Amino acid sequence: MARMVDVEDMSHVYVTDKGASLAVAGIHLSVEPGEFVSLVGPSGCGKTTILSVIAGLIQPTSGTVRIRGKPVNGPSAHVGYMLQQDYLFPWLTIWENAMTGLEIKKQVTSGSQAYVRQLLDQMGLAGAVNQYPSQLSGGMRQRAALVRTLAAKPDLLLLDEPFSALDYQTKLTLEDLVLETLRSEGKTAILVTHDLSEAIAMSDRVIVLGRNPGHIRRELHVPEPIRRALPLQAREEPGFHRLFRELWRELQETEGGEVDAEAEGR
Ligand SMILES: Nc1ncnc2c1ncn2[C@@H]1O[C@H](COP(=O)(O)OP(=O)(O)OP(=O)(O)O)[C@@H](O)[C@H]1O
Repeated sequence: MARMVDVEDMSHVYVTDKGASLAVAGIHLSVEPGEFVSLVGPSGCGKTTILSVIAGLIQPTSGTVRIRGKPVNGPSAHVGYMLQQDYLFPWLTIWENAMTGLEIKKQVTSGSQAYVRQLLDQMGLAGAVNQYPSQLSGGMRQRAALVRTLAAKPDLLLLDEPFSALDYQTKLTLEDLVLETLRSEGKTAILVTHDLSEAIAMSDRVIVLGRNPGHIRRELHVPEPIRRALPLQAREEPGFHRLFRELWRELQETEGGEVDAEAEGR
């Protein structure tokens, strides 16, 4: 079976009126179907740039990017993108928001409606379908945004700090819920996060980036008991804190390693 994501020797240069700047260089990244991979690193090391290139939102300056063996030429229905902000339409109900992608693609069928209903149920939103985003908490809105992303049945999910605007308790609850859903659906995911504890608890593999220009410094495989558990439980597993410290040290060594300081020692 083809790899889900194959990035080979990719670099990206941003050109602005102030000149050209090399954001990332020499990026090699492969992700297998069903794998959950996190990208961590100091601010400006190119995490969002890498996700945007994989999503087909920006073209790499050099190198190749393939999804399921096919070169990426632009945004694809096989790839879902979820951001820190939920971007729900305030004038639509949660149900209407969840259905927008399918409406635009004219894929509203009784089957797709049933699938969205099942996802809303799984995300604990069955009672909120007729409510508007402003009537919901931040965590509920992020869950609704995830349902909308999953409704299109993407094979690959790109998650750019989707939990960072939430309070700590909501974030922990949502991590479990999201990972459980993605696992049951057999999805592949790449998560960008500043929270090392979240990266370890959610992932099969954590990729540490450095900057100037953005490059991959190291890759850590999360061992079996931690990897199998859901995030809340994973934090209790032996070996979790050792891995945390290893990642922390790695990031401290990167120039200006700014990581979520409150995450230290969790
Ligand atoms: N649209 C753009 N135009 C010019 N430069 C950009 C643009 N987007 C990002 N950059 C630059 O590219 C580099 C990588 O940025 P990117 O946003 O990918 O990093 P990041 O690791 O996601 O950062 P953060 O953790 O702060 O979100 C940075 O130096 C940034 O200033």
